[in-house]
Amino acid sequence: MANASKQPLVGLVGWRGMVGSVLMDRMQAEGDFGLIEPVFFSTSNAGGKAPAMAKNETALKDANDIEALKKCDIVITCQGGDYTSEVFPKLRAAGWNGHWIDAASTLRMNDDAIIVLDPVNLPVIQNALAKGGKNWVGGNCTVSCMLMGVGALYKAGLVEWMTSMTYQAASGGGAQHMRELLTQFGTLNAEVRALLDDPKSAILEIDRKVLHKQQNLSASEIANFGAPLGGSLIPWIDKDLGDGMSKEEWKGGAETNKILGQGAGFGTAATPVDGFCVRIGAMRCHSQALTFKLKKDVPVADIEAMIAADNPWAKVVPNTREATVKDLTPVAVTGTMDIPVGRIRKLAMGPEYVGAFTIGDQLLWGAAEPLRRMLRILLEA
Ligand SMILES: NC(=O)C1=CN([C@@H]2O[C@H](COP(=O)(O)OP(=O)(O)OC[C@H]3O[C@@H](n4cnc5c(N)ncnc54)[C@H](OP(=O)(O)O)[C@@H]3O)[C@@H](O)[C@H]2O)C=CC1
Ligand SMILES: N[C@@H](CC(=O)OP(=O)(O)O)C(=O)O
Repeated sequence: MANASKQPLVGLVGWRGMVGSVLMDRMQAEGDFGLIEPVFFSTSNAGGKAPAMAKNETALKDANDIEALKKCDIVITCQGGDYTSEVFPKLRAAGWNGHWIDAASTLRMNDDAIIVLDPVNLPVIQNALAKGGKNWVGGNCTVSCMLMGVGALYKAGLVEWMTSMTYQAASGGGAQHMRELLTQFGTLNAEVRALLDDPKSAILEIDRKVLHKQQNLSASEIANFGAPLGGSLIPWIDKDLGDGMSKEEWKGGAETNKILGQGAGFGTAATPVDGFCVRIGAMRCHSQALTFKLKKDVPVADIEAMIAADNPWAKVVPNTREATVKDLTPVAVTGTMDIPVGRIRKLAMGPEYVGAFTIGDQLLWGAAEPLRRMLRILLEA
């Protein structure tokens, strides 16, 4: 960055939330704090003690103080969409010309915002930087994890269309959703514990009691998801767009195309991407079953080689039962930067139809990592 003598002032908002905490961990692990002068902001505790990574500014600043934010060369926020809607326009209106890096979806589809996922769209980012771009937004977690896994096929221009069927973790809704899921599991277990302890008890009796409990959970036990999730699933994520599509499903097409720099949505340059988004009882990994219609018949070995060579994090899992059960589960992937892609095989519909299954930690590649990598791109520009 231009500021040669001093380290760039980087404002951090939302750093103690779930996404923000993962971002802080990754920034520490990668030595990012050695390259910046961090300023920690809070919406609830201005004047409180900043975390240990603080250098000169050891007290928390008010995250709604436009004058304090204006001093920053870069602001990174994981505070959420309401904060962005409230503060970002005021900051720009006050003449701030710094870089805004955001985890929230609010600005994503704006013409002057780039969805950042540099292992997939570095040329799009660099092009925007050269034109004076200042607004950088992390993509939807499902889309980012999918493109980290199978972006190679898009880059090669092979995809005629893709459909994704997702299995999305509780963490996508936030910390309270994770707690609610675990509370439901506990409630269900408690309901039948005595029967479980008795090896002679009838399984259909256990099943009946569990179902009765699921159907009669209290309002507070389903306050976040709006329906039982433990031992069940919910095939709707995010808003109802009123045309039969959920907003999460809309993001699949719109954001995939915008990230790839081929128009946002369903225009002529766009690749059709559509499917169903489903909440399941995983903790923080989003999984997806993908079906591709390729533009030509490409051997499975070539597809595997392209995916494996695309970026250091995409890992091909051999399409065997043993490898799949070991390496292609949310439990195996959580907390790692790996994006395994497995179950790659030709489908019965014809040689251009390919199936794959991929998983990613939605708090790492799905949220925090693209933001910190964008910070590094700016620091190195
Ligand atoms: N959850 C997800 O999977 C994804 C979320 N995002 C985006 O990131 C935003 C933040 O999400 P998320 O991190 O889940 O939100 P959190 O609710 O975990 O954190 C948001 C803010 O809440 C405040 N807060 C209040 N009580 C607590 C507490 N007990 N512990 C920690 N923070 C608390 C903090 O602000 P303060 O310190 O100022 O009080 C914090 O920065 C979302 O709104 C969304 O826009 C993007 C991709 C994925
Ligand atoms: N909607 C995602 C999480 C998320 O925050 O998405 P977005 O960043 O697009 O709002 C989920 O519930 O799994």
